[in-house]
Amino acid sequence: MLGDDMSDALLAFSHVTVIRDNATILDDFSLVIPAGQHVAVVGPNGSGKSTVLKLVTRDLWPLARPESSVTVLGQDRWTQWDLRAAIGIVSNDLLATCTRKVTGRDLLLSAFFGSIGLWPHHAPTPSMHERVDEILAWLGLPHLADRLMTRMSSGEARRLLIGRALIHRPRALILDEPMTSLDLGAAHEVRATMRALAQEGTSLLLVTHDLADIVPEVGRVVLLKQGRIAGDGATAALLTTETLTALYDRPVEVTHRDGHYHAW
Ligand SMILES: Nc1ncnc2c1ncn2[C@@H]1O[C@H](COP(=O)(O)OP(=O)(O)OP(=O)(O)O)[C@@H](O)[C@H]1O
Repeated sequence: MLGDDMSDALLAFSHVTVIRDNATILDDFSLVIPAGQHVAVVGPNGSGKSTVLKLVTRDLWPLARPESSVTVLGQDRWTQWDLRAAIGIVSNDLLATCTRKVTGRDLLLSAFFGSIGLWPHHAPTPSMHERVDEILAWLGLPHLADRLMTRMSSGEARRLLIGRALIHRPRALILDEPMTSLDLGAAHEVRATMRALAQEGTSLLLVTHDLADIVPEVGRVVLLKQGRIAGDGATAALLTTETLTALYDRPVEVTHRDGHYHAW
């Protein structure tokens, strides 16, 4: 599945090792995700999924070795602003860190300023408002523009977070456990939004341990176990009872219906 040319890959990790508190968290990890592909990274708790994302956001750095590199769209150096323009990141932590009262419109507008909610010195331009209106319309949520985030359902808030990540028209979206704490209806709405994005050409990189998150557009799955890649291939080939039982070291049964997977 790996592309030969890493220069135009959306993300490329080459021989990356991450050590924290004397423990090896990622062990000689190499992975290339071509632009345009939709990929799910699946693995048990503690397998290193979030660590992979933290390498992209530069919250973590790999062990400095000549053969080791992490690139985003072929570049091994980037600022937070470059990154946000290239890749939208949907993290459920974002709202948890916000203690102020923020409306839906301000949540999206503040993406232009790298903040959560607007401050008096921020001066959103008419074109910024237009972009926000465009995204709210695309999400089908224009009625949430003036509503406080604290008065929205979890599904509405989660979809607005996706909208926020889209503000700079990124080529790809990274979603870290997108359905956490959503009920069935809200999860269905978020999945529909993910599917629409994928169908419109935005790459999805989905990090999850719940197979139900893996929408039918996701054609490739990477399995992580104890900081190493335990499998990488077509979704249908990897999401099987046998593979998942080996991944989780316990009996797991996988079912597949209408393009959706479930495990228990
Ligand atoms: N701040 C830290 N210091 C030391 N070790 C850490 C730290 N944060 C995470 N780890 C360890 O790194 C390993 C990988 O953690 P990571 O969060 O990447 O896993 P994950 O696959 O995302 O797990 P989860 O599904 O629970 O979110 C785990 O063994 C974890 O204990």
